[in-house]
Amino acid sequence: MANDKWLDERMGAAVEGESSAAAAAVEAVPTAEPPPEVLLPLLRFQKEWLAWALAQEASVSRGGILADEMGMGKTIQAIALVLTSRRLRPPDLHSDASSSLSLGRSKRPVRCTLVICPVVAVIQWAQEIERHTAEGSVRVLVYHGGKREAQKYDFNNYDFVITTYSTIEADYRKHIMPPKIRCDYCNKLYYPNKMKVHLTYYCGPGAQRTEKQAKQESKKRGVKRKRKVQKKRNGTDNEDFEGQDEGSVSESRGQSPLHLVRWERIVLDEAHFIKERRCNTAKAIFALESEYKWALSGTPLQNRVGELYSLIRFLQIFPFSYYFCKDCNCEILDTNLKKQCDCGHSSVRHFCWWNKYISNPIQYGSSSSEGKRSMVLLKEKVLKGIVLRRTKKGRAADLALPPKIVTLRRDSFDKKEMEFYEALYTQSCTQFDSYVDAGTLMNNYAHIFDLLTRLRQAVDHPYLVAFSKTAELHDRSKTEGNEIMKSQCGICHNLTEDTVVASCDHVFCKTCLIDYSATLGNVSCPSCSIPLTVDLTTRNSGEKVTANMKGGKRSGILSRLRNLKDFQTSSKIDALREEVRNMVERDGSAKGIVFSQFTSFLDLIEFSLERSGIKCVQLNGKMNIVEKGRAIDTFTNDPDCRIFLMSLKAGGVALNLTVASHVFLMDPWWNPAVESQAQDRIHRIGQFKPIRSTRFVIKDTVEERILQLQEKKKLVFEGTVGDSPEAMSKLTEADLKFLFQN
Ligand SMILES: Nc1ncnc2c1ncn2[C@@H]1O[C@H](COP(=O)(O)OP(=O)(O)OP(=O)(O)O)[C@@H](O)[C@H]1O
Repeated sequence: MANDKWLDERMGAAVEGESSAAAAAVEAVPTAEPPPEVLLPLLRFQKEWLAWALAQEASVSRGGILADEMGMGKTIQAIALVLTSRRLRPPDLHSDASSSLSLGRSKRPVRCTLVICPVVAVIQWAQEIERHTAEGSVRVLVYHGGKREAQKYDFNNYDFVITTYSTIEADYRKHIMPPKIRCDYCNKLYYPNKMKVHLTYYCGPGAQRTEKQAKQESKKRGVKRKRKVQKKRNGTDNEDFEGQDEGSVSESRGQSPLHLVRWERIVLDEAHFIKERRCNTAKAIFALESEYKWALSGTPLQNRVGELYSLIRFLQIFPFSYYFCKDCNCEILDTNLKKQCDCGHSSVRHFCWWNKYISNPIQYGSSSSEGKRSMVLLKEKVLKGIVLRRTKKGRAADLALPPKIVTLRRDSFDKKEMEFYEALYTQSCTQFDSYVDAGTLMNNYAHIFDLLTRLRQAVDHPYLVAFSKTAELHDRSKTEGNEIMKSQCGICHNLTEDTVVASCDHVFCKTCLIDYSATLGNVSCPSCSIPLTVDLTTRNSGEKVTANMKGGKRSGILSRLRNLKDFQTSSKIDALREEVRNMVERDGSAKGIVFSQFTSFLDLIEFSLERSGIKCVQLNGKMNIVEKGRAIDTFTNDPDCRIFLMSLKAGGVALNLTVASHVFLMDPWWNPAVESQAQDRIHRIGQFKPIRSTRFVIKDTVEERILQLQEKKKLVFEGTVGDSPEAMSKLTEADLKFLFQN
C-alpha cells in the first residue's frame, strides 16, 4: 500500500488540491540523506527525490525525468544525487558496471557527470555548486567557449562538466556530421548523401527527367536495395546501405571530445530543449553515451504528446524507444535502421513501439476512444515508472512560498490602433480566403503563420508592422546584397537570436524555428514555402551579419522612427506603464520583469519607460554569456534598476530572479508552458514577497484566440504529465488531432 502511494506521488497524484489525508500519505514515502558535503539542508520532497533517484539508477531504467514545477530546486536535487552516488559507489564498482554495460562499445568511461543546460543557466549551475557544497569538495569544469577543444581536458578530473545545448550541437556538427557540399548548378548546400539524389532528380542534367521516370528510378533503387539486403544476409556484400543518415557516421568519424567518452551520468537541464527529436541538438544528444541519464524540466511537454518521445529516446527506455522487427526478434534503438539493424529484414519490416502504440493511434486512430486508450497507456505504462513530478501547490507545506496572483488584463485599442489592426486583419483574411478558394490552405501554413505574426505584432504596437525591417531591408538588400536580409528572422521578424539558416537561405531564430515546426509539424519555409531544411553550418555567417547590424539592440526599430519626439505609445504600453506605476506605489522597492516575444517591442517599451524615468535593463538572445551575466547582475544589484526587459526566448527559462516580485507578459504565446516558465522565474524558493503576474491581451483580436488554444494545450499537459484524467475528455477529436500532430 505504501508503495502504491509512493507511485502515486511519483506521478504527481499528490498535486493540485492535495488534501490533508494525502499529505499524511506523503509521510510513507522513503527519503535519503545527502552526504555532508551538500551544505544546503534539503527539504522533505527533495530527500524523497534522492531516495527515488538512487533506486531508479539501480533499476533497469537507469535514470528518469524530474518534472517538478519550476523553482522547486531541481538543480540542487541533481547535485545531491551526483554527490550521494559518488559516496555510495566506489570508483572500481563504477568501472565494473560501465564495462558490463558498455555493450561492446569502445568509448572510454569517465567518472564524471555531464550537465547540459541553456547558456543562461551555466553560471547558475556553477554558482549553485559553489554556494551549496563544501569548499574544495566538488570539481567543476565549464566546457564552453572557442578554446575548449584546444585545452584537451581529462574529464576524469572533474565531478561535473557543465556545457550548453549549443556547444554539444556545434561539436556534433563540426566533428560528426559530414560537411555540406555546394551544388555546381544551383549553388545550394547539401549533405553528400543527399547531393546524389538532388543531382539525379532535381538539378543539373538529371533534372530533365519526368516525374514518371523519377518514380521508375526510385522503384529500381528499391529493387537494388532489396538485392543488397539479400547479399548482406548471405554474407557476400559488406557495404553499408545507400543514403545513410548523417547521424549514423558518428562511430567512425566522431572526434568531438564530449562524444568520445562514456559519461557516468548525463543531466539535461531544461530538457524540453530537445522536444523536436529531429533537430540537430537532439541528434547530438542522442549520440552521447552514459551510464545513467536524467532529464530535468518543469514543462516536459509543451505542444503535443509526440514531444515526450525525445525524452524517452534520450533515456533509451526499453521498449518504448526501440524499433522491433516483424520477422525476427531483433530490437534496435536508433531510427537509422538502414545502417544499424543487421537482421537483414528491410527497414519497412521494423516498427517503432512508440509510433505503433502511442503516436499513431492518437494521430490516425479511427475513433477518439482509440486515442484516449493510448493516452492512458502513455500515462500508466510509459510515464509512471520514469517521471517524478511535484507541484508547488502539492508541496506548499515544505516550500512555504508566498502567494502568486495571476491576472489577465484585457484592454481595448484606441480608435487609430483599431483602424490599423482592422485594415491588416481584412487584408490577411482576403489572403487566407484566397488559399481556401484555391484549395491550397494546407500548402500555405507558412504564410498563414506569417500573417498571424504580423497581426500579433500589430496588437502590441502598430510601429512593429509599419516600421518593420521588411520594407526597408528589401530596398537596401537590392544594393547591399542579401546580407542584411539575413539578420531578420522570417518568423518573428525581429533581428535574429541564435541565427540558423535554411537551405533556401532564409534565416530564423533557432527557437522560433523549433517552436514553429513543433506547432505546425513538418513544414515549408515561412518565407518561400519550399520544404524546410535547416542549414546549421551557416550559423556563424548569420551571427556575423547580426553583429554587423550596428547597435542591433538600441538602434533597431527606434532608428527607423523619423522623430523620436513624435513617438507614440500603444494601448499595451500604456497598460504596462499603469501596472508599473501601481507596482511602485504598492512597494517602493519592487522590481518587475517584462517579457515579450518581439525584441523590437522591448526596444519601444524601454524607450517609453525610460522617458518616464524608469530605469531598465534588457536581455536578449544576441547577447553573449558575459553580457547576459552583466545584465542579470545590474538588475539584481542596482536598486534603481526597476524593470528587466526580457526576450521570452532568451530569458524565459532557467533564470533565478527572485529579486523581482512582478512579471508582465506582454503577448500571449501559442504554448502555455512557455508562459509558465517565464512567470516562474520569480515564483521559486527564495522568494519572500507575494508575486503578481499580469498577462496583457487586447480584446477582439487574434490574442483572444491564442488564449483558447492555450487552454487546450493545458488540458493535454494535465492529462499526461500532470494529474487530471478528466482534462482529456474536454478535448474534441479534432482538437486531439490538431494538437497531437507529429
Ligand atoms: N532546500 C533548499 N533550501 C533553500 N533554497 C533552496 C533549496 N533548494 C533549492 N533552493 C533554491 O531555490 C532556487 C531555485 O532552484 P532551481 O533553480 O534549482 O529550481 P528549478 O526547479 O531548477 O527551476 P527551473 O525549472 O525554473 O530551472 C535556487 O536559488 C536554489 O538555491
